Amino acid sequence: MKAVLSGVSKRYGDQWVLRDLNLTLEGTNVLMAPSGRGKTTLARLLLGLEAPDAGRVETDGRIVAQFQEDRLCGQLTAVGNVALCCPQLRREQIETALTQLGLCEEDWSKPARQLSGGQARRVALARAVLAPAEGVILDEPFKGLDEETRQRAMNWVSRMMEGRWLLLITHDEQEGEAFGGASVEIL
Ligand SMILES: Nc1ncnc2c1ncn2[C@@H]1O[C@H](COP(=O)(O)OP(=O)(O)OP(=O)(O)O)[C@@H](O)[C@H]1O
Repeated sequence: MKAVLSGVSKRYGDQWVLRDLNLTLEGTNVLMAPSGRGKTTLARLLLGLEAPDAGRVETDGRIVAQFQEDRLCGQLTAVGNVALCCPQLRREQIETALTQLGLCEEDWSKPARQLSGGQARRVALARAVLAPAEGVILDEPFKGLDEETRQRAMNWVSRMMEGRWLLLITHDEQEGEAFGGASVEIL
């Protein structure tokens, strides 16, 4: 499974954000670029939320994304939020995943609006990674987590990605190095 961009250009009004981008996403891919360079635009093109002004975006299978805002349903529990996007999973499987991400029963039982920022981030991460999809886009998924929790979450994501492609967007060089894989250039 892969995603291929061929000669993709995208502009907003007079501003060209991406120009003649050729890219194949397979396995692990890390995108590190300064703010405003078009990382979110690339993610939106892959998801089909934007159309390119030139070139082609071809994707096999389903793609899910975790954006920087967590976008959880505040009235649902952590488990309920994940279950909504992962109907193939039993409740115990979701609880196991949340435990592996360092959340406990007290956290996964309360409405998501009562979770801390770091807890909500991990629920959104679980939701994206566990959803049935062949490609996963994660935009700064580990931001704001303490070091131990971040390592735990990074290891979990690496394990869960087997057989699928990942586009990890990060500003953190350590994270980029830890994931390895292909380095994506969008300049
Ligand atoms: N809907 C839009 N209309 C007009 N301009 C837009 C729109 N979306 C993005 N842009 C512009 O396109 C450029 C790239 O934006 P994008 O959000 O893709 O950058 P980014 O690399 O994800 O930034 P950040 O790291 O800050 O999230 C920016 O200059 C932004 O202002």
